[in-house]
Amino acid sequence: MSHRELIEKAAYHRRSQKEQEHERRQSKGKVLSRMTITGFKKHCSLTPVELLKPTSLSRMLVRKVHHGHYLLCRTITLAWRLTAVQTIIEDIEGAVCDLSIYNFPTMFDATTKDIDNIFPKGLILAIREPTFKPAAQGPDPLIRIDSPSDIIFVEPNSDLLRGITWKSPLPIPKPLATNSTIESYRAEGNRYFKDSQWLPAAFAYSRGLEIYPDAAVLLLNRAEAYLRLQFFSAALADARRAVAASNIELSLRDKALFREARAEYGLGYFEAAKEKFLRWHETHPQDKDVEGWINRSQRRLEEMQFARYDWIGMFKESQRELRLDVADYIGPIQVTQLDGRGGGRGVVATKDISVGELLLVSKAFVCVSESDLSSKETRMSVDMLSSTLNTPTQSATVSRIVQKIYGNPAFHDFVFHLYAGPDYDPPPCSYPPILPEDPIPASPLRPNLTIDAGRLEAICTYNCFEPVPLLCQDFPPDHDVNAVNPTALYLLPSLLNHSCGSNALWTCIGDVMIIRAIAPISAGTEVTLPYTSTMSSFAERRQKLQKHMLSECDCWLCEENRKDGEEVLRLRDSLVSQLMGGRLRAMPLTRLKEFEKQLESTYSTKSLSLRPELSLLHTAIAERLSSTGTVNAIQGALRQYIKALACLGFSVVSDGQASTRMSSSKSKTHMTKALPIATDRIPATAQLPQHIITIMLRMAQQYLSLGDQHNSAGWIQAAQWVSKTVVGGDGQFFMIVYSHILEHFDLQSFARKVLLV
Ligand SMILES: C[S@@+](CC[C@H](N)C(=O)[O-])C[C@H]1O[C@@H](n2cnc3c(N)ncnc32)[C@H](O)[C@@H]1O
Repeated sequence: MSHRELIEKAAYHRRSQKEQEHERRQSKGKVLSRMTITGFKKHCSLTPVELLKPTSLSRMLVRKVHHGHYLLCRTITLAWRLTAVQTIIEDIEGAVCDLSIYNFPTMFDATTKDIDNIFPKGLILAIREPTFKPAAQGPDPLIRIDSPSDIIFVEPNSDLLRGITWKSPLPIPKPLATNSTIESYRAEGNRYFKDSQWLPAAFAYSRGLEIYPDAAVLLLNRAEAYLRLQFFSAALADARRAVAASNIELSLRDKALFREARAEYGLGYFEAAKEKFLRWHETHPQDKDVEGWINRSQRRLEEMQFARYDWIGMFKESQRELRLDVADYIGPIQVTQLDGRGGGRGVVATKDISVGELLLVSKAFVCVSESDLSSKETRMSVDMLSSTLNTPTQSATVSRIVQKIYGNPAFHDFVFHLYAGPDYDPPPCSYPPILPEDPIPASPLRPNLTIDAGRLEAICTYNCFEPVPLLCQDFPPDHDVNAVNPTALYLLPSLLNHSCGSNALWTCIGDVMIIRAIAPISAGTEVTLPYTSTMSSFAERRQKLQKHMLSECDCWLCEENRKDGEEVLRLRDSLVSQLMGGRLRAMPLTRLKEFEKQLESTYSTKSLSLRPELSLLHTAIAERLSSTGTVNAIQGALRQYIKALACLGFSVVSDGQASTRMSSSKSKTHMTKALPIATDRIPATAQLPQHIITIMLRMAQQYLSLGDQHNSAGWIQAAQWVSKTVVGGDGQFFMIVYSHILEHFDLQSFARKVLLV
């Protein structure tokens, strides 16, 4: 395309984006769908620009990474956004081409105004080791940048411009001229800041700092902009540099102290943060705000050191806000080298652990939910590594992680030392890495870190979770078939290997993952989690585990399933598919019972194994019988519920019997306080405890309708035990989390008597 055609194309895209923004403001316009491809290797430069040689478009070959070179160019049009930020650049010889910038911080759903504040027309860039590649559409090649660390924003006083003459005359440089004062940079930054444009504000302060590196006022203002962006390690570096500046005014020193403390809090250095908040409080006793910070720091320290979590408070907060303010807790576990596991590491118990013991509480490094994304734009991506279609939340995760690392270089290794699959060098054998003692300063003009977007995509493929948070939702749940689960990257939880019949389970309150033991684990034994839902069939599990090369999973459950034989497994799957899609509810009872017999006959081992497919059928039959309302039918329903629980791996030890019950396991006999289930372990099917708790509470309701308070109480206690063992919290927590189910079964006042009085 000619120079003119490219400019016309840019103008067309700009107009389209503006029109879409206008329609959105008026709540009109269609939903835009965008599709990208992820999971292929991408170059990112490791070499500082000073060590690279200049090149130009005429010397660049297509389908090539230009190692050892950088391209000096300037934007000659206003930019627009598709999946990436798009613009047109011209090099010093006057040659033009498209530029696509992926994963640039804050640009994921940026408006034209946001884009113009970062990528205005006339901006000079140096692109480190550019990739020149054919465009997906159209004949002309483009330059594609995947890692924002490959872009250097070139200032008018930069050494890179020395001796350079541009073929076309340069416009008046948009960044202020070199003779600008500290005050003029401060004023420009503050203008953006007042408009909540935190990154453009940080750019403006950074431009001033290029000329006046010790200007405390610019450092402190940039620290505040960074805090708003949650760039905590960059904020900490600036606040500390400001304090170190000679002749800093007392009022600025004060500000620096407070900003340093907030940055330390954001980084999880709660002890240091609390100490600084206390110091600030001494000189500002009237400041109520700081009292809140001191209390919060203290609470985080108690969570971190003693696992003292306010489960109820966390749950209530999670109903309003997905991302919770909570500290991580590491229980009796440690990462160790484990051969034969991709990545070569795993997690083992450091002492004998009992059922329900808290092993780990971990806040998501990044968590993206559907509500974080624009309802007017759907982004999906095809992941070449797993050959699956990524959901919109999965597709958004990489950009969010890039943004967080960009502003928190201290976290780089915590993410990049996770397993990236067989196509990348193995990660180090230990984890977590050591946090650098001093915060790493960051300037958006010249990022001093490397973010390998290709490796990061692979890390997400092999490590991301879909944390479905505990929800106090309507009952029966009003399933939205189009609802998309959140996607999140957790750090330490990513080190746990898989087993379908795991000895630990994870659940989430908001974006906080809680991992508890569901079986006794002896010291030195590996702790595992199920990577797939244990409610899924063998075939579904096998398919989901393919990307981990675990389709031949050697856990006891898969071994057991395999014993049934391929033919029987196929028959089972075909029976199950006949029951799905709401057909269970519509089927007459006699037909359901026929299916029950057929499905039962597909399991060769009837005693120990999990039979989740059959549990659904038993539950459906039980529901049908309960609705009849006769005593016989209710008793029949209760027998079916017990069968359903057995299929889910519970051993029902003494339903309808005396008050002190015995539960026997192979290893020992366990005395429980009137619980009708064995409590020596909990099956991995309790991953989504709501399903099991619903069955138990339904049984409690049925017993109550028969006037059997004793057994009703037993099942309420059993449900609460499942909740406590898998998630945590006491009777009160249970009453709050499951209030809708209790209300639906009219069990609230009885449950209160059983659990709280
Ligand atoms: C989230 S990582 C788990 C931690 C990883 N082992 C490490 O060293 O960082 C997931 C990868 O671990 C390996 N893995 C997990 N469970 C495994 C198992 N049961 N057997 C063999 N490899 C396993 C697979 O390569 C999988 O893709």
